[in-house]
Amino acid sequence: MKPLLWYPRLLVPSSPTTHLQVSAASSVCFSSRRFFSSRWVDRVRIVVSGGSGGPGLSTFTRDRNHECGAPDGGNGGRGGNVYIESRTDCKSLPSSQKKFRGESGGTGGRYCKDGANGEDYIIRVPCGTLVKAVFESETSSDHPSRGMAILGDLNQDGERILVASGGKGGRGNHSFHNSRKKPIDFCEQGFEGQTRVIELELKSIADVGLVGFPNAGKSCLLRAISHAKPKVAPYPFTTLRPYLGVVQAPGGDSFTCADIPGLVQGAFENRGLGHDFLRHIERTSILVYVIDIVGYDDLDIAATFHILRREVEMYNPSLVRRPSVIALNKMDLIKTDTRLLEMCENFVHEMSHEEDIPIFPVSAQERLGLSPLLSYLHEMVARIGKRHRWSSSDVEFERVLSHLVE
Ligand SMILES: Nc1nc2c(ncn2[C@@H]2O[C@H](COP(=O)(O)OP(=O)(O)OP(=O)(O)O)[C@@H](O)[C@H]2O)c(=O)[nH]1
Ligand SMILES: [Mg+2]
Repeated sequence: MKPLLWYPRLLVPSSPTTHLQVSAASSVCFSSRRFFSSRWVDRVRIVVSGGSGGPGLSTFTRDRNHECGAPDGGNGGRGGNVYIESRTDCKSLPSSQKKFRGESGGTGGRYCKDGANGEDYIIRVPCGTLVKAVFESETSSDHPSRGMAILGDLNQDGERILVASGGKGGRGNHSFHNSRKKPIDFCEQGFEGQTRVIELELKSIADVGLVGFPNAGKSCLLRAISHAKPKVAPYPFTTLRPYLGVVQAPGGDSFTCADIPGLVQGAFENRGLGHDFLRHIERTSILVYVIDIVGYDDLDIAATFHILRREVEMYNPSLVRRPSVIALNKMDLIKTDTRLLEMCENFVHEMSHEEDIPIFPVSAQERLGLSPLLSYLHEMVARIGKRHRWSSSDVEFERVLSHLVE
């Protein structure tokens, strides 16, 4: 990868923490690999049902002397439970299958043998998944409203919670036998398993989120730094849902980066798909403001950045206090339009007086200037620690807190 020498005048870190921008960074080699499949989802509702209990059996012992002896029908087996288990090797919530059911218990057997228990069903989810039960509230029978209860927060590899119990097996006629009564020719059917609607939510969608107006080159940047393949096209709103990629650093470290759909002005008022897009930004630890150096919609670089920040701030003021960087994208265009370089320099100069936010000049298309950006992000991710994952409840708390402070 070429170093940044092709636009030397722009190597201006605005933060004291950005010292590693150019020096060591160009020697750092990042590789990446395909990570999430194209059907990646961050929130999903599923229906889980425990397996039905197996039916009991009604039979009688037979021998030479008795055609119909004592009752010996066994009980049915228990239905399988449904569990949700977090696994580090699982990268995505279930997206295609919506119903999960434990296996039904087996029928009771002769000679008082119980039927086999049904197999449990284990739904594997990534670590950092919040599991909620959706239920109908009973406040008004005419208009039942839906509520949610958190069942668990799965963070460790192998952690498991029971979300639907299997039904009990029916009793065979042996269980009803009583020496004082005459033999009973009766047995129970198995009981139905528990059925629930469950919502699974990935608490943090990524370590780093790419934020920007449409066409800024976010998807192009994600393609350049990972093996994720979001569509890149010269028209706005190419990306309509988040894409994730993994950027891998030497030493086995890696961090996840999300390409988020482009924001529109007024997104904080829920214009366009505003809140839906901003919701994704909320759950990343570091924000990268991707700015097209040509500007957006007749706005210059500074105005583009300030409007973008305002959108984010108006939605949730605490977001602008999160670690952020600016990626000035499409720097290759300065080769044909030198006026752009001047504009970038003015912006960097202006920002050095205003805000303490590092600025990285890059060209996602030509893959230039990416190492310093990635080095910096890697260091930030390591510093923040992967332990802090933003969940909806964290975000809500932060939002309330920021409104109280103001
Ligand atoms: N010259 C140049 N063009 C770029 C660069 N990065 C992206 N582009 C072009 O800009 C256009 C938009 O790129 P995308 O990556 O789709 O932009 P986006 O920000 O993901 O857009 P939305 O998904 O609509 O939000 C495409 O035609 C890209 O080829 C760059 O570094 N230099
Ligand atoms: Mg895109």
